[in-house]
Amino acid sequence: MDFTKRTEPYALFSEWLEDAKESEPNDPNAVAVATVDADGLPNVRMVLLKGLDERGFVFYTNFEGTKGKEVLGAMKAAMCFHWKSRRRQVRVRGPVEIVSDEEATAYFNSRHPQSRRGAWASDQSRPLADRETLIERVQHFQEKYPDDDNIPRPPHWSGFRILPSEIEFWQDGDHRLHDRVVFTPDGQGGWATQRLYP
Ligand SMILES: Cc1cc2nc3c(=O)[nH]c(=O)nc-3n(C[C@H](O)[C@H](O)[C@H](O)COP(=O)(O)O)c2cc1C
Ligand code: PXP
Repeated sequence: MDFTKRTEPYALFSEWLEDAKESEPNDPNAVAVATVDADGLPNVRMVLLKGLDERGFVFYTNFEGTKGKEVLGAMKAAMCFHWKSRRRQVRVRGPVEIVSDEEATAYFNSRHPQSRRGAWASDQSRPLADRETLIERVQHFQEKYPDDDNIPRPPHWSGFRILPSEIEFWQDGDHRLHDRVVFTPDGQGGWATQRLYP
């Protein structure tokens, strides 16, 4: 079916993500996340989408790093997926909420033990003298939390959920005559859609 005729964005997004899993060499869930700093200067970096339901789009990070502080400062963010193999783009923007402690802990516990220790070891986005310092810090948390099944989630490590005020789907067309459709909440629990010029 022509995606520009769809009336609900999450099923469409899930289908496009499944398509991407078949053709992207790695990280089909990779997505650029844009934030602004206190001066309104934009910032952008990749994360991995780790949660998706009808509330929104979830990623996990250190809340004391640059992106964590910028999201917490504005409580707004935007995302851009680009699946080159499919010639597709999806953009998401909106206010942000912090996932529940239960949700964050459940996701944290699903990560590799060394990634869990790494979350303790990394003062994300802050200056690091040399790689040895990082390795020593990982070793420190290896000794502190030797049991793979008992590594607590750091209090500064959690997830953000973008609650979309807009979700835009883009599919490449011949000679730059692309198809674009943007979904916005209709205020009654459903979605309004609008086709846009490419
Ligand atoms: C494909 C890819 C996925 C990434 N996923 C995450 C992620 O889910 N969470 C995260 O904190 N950093 C992730 N990173 C690292 C970030 O891009 C970034 O370097 C780091 O979070 C620090 O960003 P900040 O200084 O803006 O906070 C990823 C990097 C790449 C290239
Ligand atoms: N945190 C950091 C620092 C990452 O680099 C990544 C992925 O590159 C992630 C979190 C998300 O992936 P995972 O939770 O699978 O490690």
